Amino acid sequence: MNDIQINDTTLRDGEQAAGVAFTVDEKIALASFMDAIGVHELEVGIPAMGSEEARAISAITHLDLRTSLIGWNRAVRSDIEASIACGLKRVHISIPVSEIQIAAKFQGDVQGVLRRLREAVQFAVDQGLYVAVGGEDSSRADESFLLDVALSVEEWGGSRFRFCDTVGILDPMKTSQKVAHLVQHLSIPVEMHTHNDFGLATANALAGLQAGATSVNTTVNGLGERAGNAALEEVVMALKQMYNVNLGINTRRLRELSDLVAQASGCSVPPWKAIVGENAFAHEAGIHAHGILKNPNTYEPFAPEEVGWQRRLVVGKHSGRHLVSNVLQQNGITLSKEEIATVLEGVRNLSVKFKRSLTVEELLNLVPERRVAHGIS
Ligand SMILES: CC(C)(COP(=O)(O)OP(=O)(O)OC[C@H]1O[C@@H](n2cnc3c(N)ncnc32)[C@H](O)[C@@H]1OP(=O)(O)O)[C@@H](O)C(=O)NCCC(=O)NCCS
Ligand SMILES: O=C(O)CC[C@@](O)(CC(=O)O)C(=O)O
Repeated sequence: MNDIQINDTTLRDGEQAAGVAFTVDEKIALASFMDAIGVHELEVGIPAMGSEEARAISAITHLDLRTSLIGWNRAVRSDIEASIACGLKRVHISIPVSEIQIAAKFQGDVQGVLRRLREAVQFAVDQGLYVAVGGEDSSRADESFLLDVALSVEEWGGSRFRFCDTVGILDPMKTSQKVAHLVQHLSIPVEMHTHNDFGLATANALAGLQAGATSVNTTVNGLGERAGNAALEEVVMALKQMYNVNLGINTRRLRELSDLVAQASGCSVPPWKAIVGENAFAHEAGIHAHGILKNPNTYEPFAPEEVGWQRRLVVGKHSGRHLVSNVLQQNGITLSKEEIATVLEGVRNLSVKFKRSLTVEELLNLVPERRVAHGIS
């Protein structure tokens, strides 16, 4: 896998998550942050929406960022004109390619759909724009029709074709087979756009890249329509750690970026979320903590600092004596084996009672001498 480009769509598909609406300032701040950490391309929004959206996109195009900026459009001339008016030099033009979508949206008029696409692509190319095309619902499209559309895009001067698993129904094997078929026949790059309806967005995005796609859509925290998209932090770290592909992105700021998007979207990140979740590098279980204390590689795929986290050892219901003893020692308390066992019993009881792990202070209060010294009964 070489020369892979991230095209992050937090500001377009991410914002399409139900209930999410970024302000102009938030869009500017997120675009600037992603630019600063080295994300290659940003799908900044939908100029045809007008008003606030167009204002935000125009403001971003005036920032003079290093990252490439692309706007999302329907195969409609006025959409593309709106992109140009925002100062965009790159347009993404979307067209439904599956029977179900063409039937519902265009009364099954396949020729009409192709005509719209050709006119839109040729108009955009004539304006001197970089033109990418997305096959909406590619994963459910007839494969030979999909290839015909993509080859036509290439012939009309399009520079990239997006394979969309719009409703997230593929698995990595099927993704690989479908994307390899496209890549084999196209000279223009293929871009992956995967949704997470079955929790496979990141896996499918990676499968597409392995099959020869060279661009991939992501969103921070996996934010997006319904169950979301392939998460930026997951794709970047999987490429780095599993495939030794370094994209030149400053991964140490991924957690910070995740926080920014959580705040701006109002969608908090679950603690177990891969890479950026609060528990991604937290260890409570006795056997795990025992291993971690000897060598962090026993239960961590990579060092937390690589993504801006710090390891946390947490005392709770599942902890064992090695962890308890370690935390106590860090606080200047050394107990016998029997005393640790008693403290551990207290830890388990309190954790169940509080339904959470304990603070260090709560742990220290379980030490008998300390209870006496502090007058706690
Ligand atoms: C794009 C937008 C401004 C259009 O608004 P609208 O004119 O009020 O129309 P609606 O959203 O109700 O309906 C969509 C229209 O676009 C058409 N359309 C859908 N996809 C299309 C495509 N890829 N190319 C051309 N036309 C398309 C539909 O057929 C329908 O057309 P009609 O009004 O002639 O029936 C509005 O939907 C919007 O703000 N969307 C932003 C978010 C979004 O929908 N993203 C989805 C990405 S798939
Ligand atoms: O860019 C495209 O061509 C389509 C992208 C899209 O996000 C559209 C959507 O449902 O919002 C998808 O998943 O198909």
